[in-house]
Amino acid sequence: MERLRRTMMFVPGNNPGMMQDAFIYGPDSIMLDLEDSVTMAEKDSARLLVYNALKTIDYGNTEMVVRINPLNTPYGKKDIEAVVKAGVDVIRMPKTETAEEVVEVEREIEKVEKEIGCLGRTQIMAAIESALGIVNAYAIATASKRMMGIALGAEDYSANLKTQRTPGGAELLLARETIVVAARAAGIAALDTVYSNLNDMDTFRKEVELIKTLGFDGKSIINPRQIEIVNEVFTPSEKAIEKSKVILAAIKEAEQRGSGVIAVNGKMIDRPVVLRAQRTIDLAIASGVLSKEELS
Ligand SMILES: CC(=O)SCCNC(=O)CCNC(=O)[C@H](O)C(C)(C)COP(=O)(O)OP(=O)(O)OC[C@H]1O[C@@H](n2cnc3c(N)ncnc32)[C@H](O)[C@@H]1OP(=O)(O)O
Ligand SMILES: O=C([O-])CC(=O)C(=O)O
Ligand SMILES: [Mg+2]
Repeated sequence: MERLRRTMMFVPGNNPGMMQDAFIYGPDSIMLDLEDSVTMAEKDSARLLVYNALKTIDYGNTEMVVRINPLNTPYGKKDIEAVVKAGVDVIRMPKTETAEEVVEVEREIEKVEKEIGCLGRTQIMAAIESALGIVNAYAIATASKRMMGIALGAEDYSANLKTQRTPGGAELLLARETIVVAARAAGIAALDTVYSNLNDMDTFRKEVELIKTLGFDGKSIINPRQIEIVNEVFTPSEKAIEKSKVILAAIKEAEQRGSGVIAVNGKMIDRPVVLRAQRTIDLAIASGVLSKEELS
């Protein structure tokens, strides 16, 4: 079953206290950051802190991601070497604009993996944060077999677009839809960007509802207080689960009778409806609100 990625929580790589406690809040993925939350002066010490955190803190089954600095900075290569050696699950590339950048990162990862004997272990995800990146989204999404997802970085993206973020997010619509379509075409995950106003949880919830409707798997977040809202929006309701169960049971019975199309309560049930029902059930099981036993 697909891994749940409703919440991918940024944790500044220069903050040992937050790195120690991040796991307690229960995000689906933890993203230790070496890029924009760390000043130039702290890049080397943060890299060492992140290395030690990955090596020594028990993060259980939480997916561990590190956002590295780009390879065209003095830090990128060193970041890759340190985090691959520490056994990170996923390297998140910031400000990705071309497929070639992904290939370069893959090459660096491979060098380190060969050296320590774990070829193929590290996955890559790319954050797209510019107009050029959006234009190249599908090429980026398919640039490496290690690619597990693409994400929007809307703070940098809206600056690059010469606009600013608004509560309704009209300025991000094309980028969001492009990312979801590219990710789905490539068969990988789509993650939405951060929302940074922690005093406006209502707008945050509306944004989460919007990105769920657009098809995203989840959202990058900056604070543990955002987790519950994302989980509430992404976890299927009891009503949706019951409806999906009825649909799956009805289609199973119809198939046994040799028919592919049936009606439940007067509504046609065909393959897309069944696929959506199955996705609801998978999400419910992954979210822990439904057990496999309850299905049989
Ligand atoms: C555009 C970009 O690139 S965004 C990505 C880079 N930015 C980041 O990584 C920022 C991550 N977030 C943060 O640093 C913080 O959430 C801030 C600075 C925004 C707000 O911090 P606070 O004012 O302390 O938030 P708040 O009062 O809600 O914190 C509650 C608790 O959660 C902890 N916490 C807050 N954010 C995080 C986090 N991202 N990870 C882990 N723990 C966190 C706090 O340390 C605090 O713990 P305590 O109760 O033990 O003291
Ligand atoms: O990737 C993110 O959501 C955060 C980020 O860097 C941006 O918005 O520029
Ligand atoms: Mg950014």
